[in-house]
Amino acid sequence: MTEIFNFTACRHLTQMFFAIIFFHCSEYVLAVFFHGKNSVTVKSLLISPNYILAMICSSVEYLVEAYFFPELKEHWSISNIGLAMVVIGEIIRKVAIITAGRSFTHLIKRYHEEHHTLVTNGIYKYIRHPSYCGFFIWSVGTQIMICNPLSALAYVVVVWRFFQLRIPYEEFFLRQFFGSEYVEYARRSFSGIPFIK
Ligand SMILES: C[S@@+](CC[C@H](N)C(=O)[O-])C[C@H]1O[C@@H](n2cnc3c(N)ncnc32)[C@H](O)[C@@H]1O
Repeated sequence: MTEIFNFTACRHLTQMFFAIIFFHCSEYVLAVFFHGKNSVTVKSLLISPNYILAMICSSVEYLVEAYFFPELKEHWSISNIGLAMVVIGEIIRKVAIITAGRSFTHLIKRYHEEHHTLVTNGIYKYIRHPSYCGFFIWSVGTQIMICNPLSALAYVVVVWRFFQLRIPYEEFFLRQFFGSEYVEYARRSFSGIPFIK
């Protein structure tokens, strides 16, 4: 066991710990800031059963590889690319949440509310789903940061597929709320996720 928890593992696990704590706490704090404490539940921490399962798989992969293939974890340049992705993904996501303000909700709105205005300024001018783009980069980055090749690939596939289903669903309601204004906006902007229109 002491062999597994060497300097490299301690650095990886510390980075991972802070990345996860910062991500989830800041999601919650921003939700409280924009919507008020009474409208926010623990769901705003964004910790779902599937997410926990993904984290468990990632931890198992890390431990197995750190034990049987310790040299795999020593690729510092790859790990630093992952760390940069975590930071960049986090910044993109939080800039999106702050730009959208009250229009940003963790749950997809199916009914139009008065305060819900179409956001097309700032980062939304170029990217239609910047918070999803940021999460995609952040989540894959966490796995690259700890040199987990299998989980990195699995996260690309699973998170991409999640957004492939979620984006058309979300846009169906946005077209209902904002009509041609949204259609025109969608035409001139990039979804933020590769290969999703
Ligand atoms: C989790 S947020 C994600 C927002 C956006 N998809 C993104 O990635 O930044 C979902 C909520 O944001 C709202 N939303 C998405 N794009 C929006 C926009 N451009 N203007 C206003 N509300 C938007 C949706 O109606 C939905 O209720």
